[in-house]
Amino acid sequence: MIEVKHISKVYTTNKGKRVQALDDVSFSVEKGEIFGIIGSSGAGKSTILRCLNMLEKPDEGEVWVAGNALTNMSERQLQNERRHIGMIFQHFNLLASRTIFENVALPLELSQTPKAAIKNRVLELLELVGLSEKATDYPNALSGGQKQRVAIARALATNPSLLLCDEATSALDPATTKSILKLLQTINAQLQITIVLITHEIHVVKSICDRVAIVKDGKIVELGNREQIFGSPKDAHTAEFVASAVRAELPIEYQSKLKEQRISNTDQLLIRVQTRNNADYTFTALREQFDVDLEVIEAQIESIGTLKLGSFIVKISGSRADEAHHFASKNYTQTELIGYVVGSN
Ligand SMILES: Nc1ncnc2c1ncn2[C@@H]1O[C@H](COP(=O)(O)OP(=O)(O)OP(=O)(O)O)[C@@H](O)[C@H]1O
Repeated sequence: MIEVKHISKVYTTNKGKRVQALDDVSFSVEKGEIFGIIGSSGAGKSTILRCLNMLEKPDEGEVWVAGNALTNMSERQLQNERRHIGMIFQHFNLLASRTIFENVALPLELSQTPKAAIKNRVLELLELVGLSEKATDYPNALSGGQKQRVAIARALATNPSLLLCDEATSALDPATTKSILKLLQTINAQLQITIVLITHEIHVVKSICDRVAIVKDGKIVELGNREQIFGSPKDAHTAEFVASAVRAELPIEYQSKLKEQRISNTDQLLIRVQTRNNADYTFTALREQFDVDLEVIEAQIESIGTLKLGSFIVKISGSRADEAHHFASKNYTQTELIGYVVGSN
């Protein structure tokens, strides 16, 4: 469906400074996939996404969508091509002076669709996104999640085969984010629309993406299916994102008691341990090998496809607690010292 071949892009700022936004980026997206591009702020995500519909033209390289080389097209050809590529944005970009119906109808009006056909299509789309009741309302009467639903309906109006999502849930609360992601999944499954989304939120990728590219400093540092990325991240930057997806937080009652250094031999050690698939083995081994008492005081477990990721905060007491920690940090997926608390004896 999409082939991006060796694209690079340099911007020049107002002050004449060169910024290499993309540096030899290549990837492909299969038809029907939900493909996620994740990276920190300034990594180059938006530039990649905007190159997929030529809102931004790469300086070098090629972009192919559905068998067409967009990089070789004239502006007129591109305008035509963009009708098959829908796009939604973080801040929805609805027209405040148009009703919900009129917002969704806009792309159809622009493509000279007859009035009766516009009406049928808009009503169908509003039903798909669950907003039939709101047709005559104006955008300012809608919540953020409802506005994004309108934007999705508008993006689908011309029956695109590809939907580009630019931080589509970044302005929404967690529950609304969930419902919008669910809607994108439904659209992908029911209408067989390929989806490419960019995000800085690992939770978005975790929930719906089939494959993921991790971008840093204008380069793809890792690309793989969701299980590979979460189960065995190869790049340190990817591992950081993955760790942030599943993270047990220190319970509040421990926060005020926490010390950075061990003061007494009886102090107990608090560590955070990330695990994949078999948490029990991890802790049994520690107990047996170092004869320590070990208590899990907080846990978070997430399923990602067939993979189970865990994050545990573990309290270790006993004379060999530091040795147990040392062993864990050498042998386990990821271990982090949180600090010490006063022990009971
Ligand atoms: N029009 C522009 N002029 C100059 N520099 C730009 C321009 N657009 C983007 N950049 C720079 O290019 C780099 C990549 O920007 P881009 O917006 O693609 O990153 P991003 O990963 O989408 O970041 P964010 O999540 O903050 O939007 C950044 O250093 C940015 O400052």
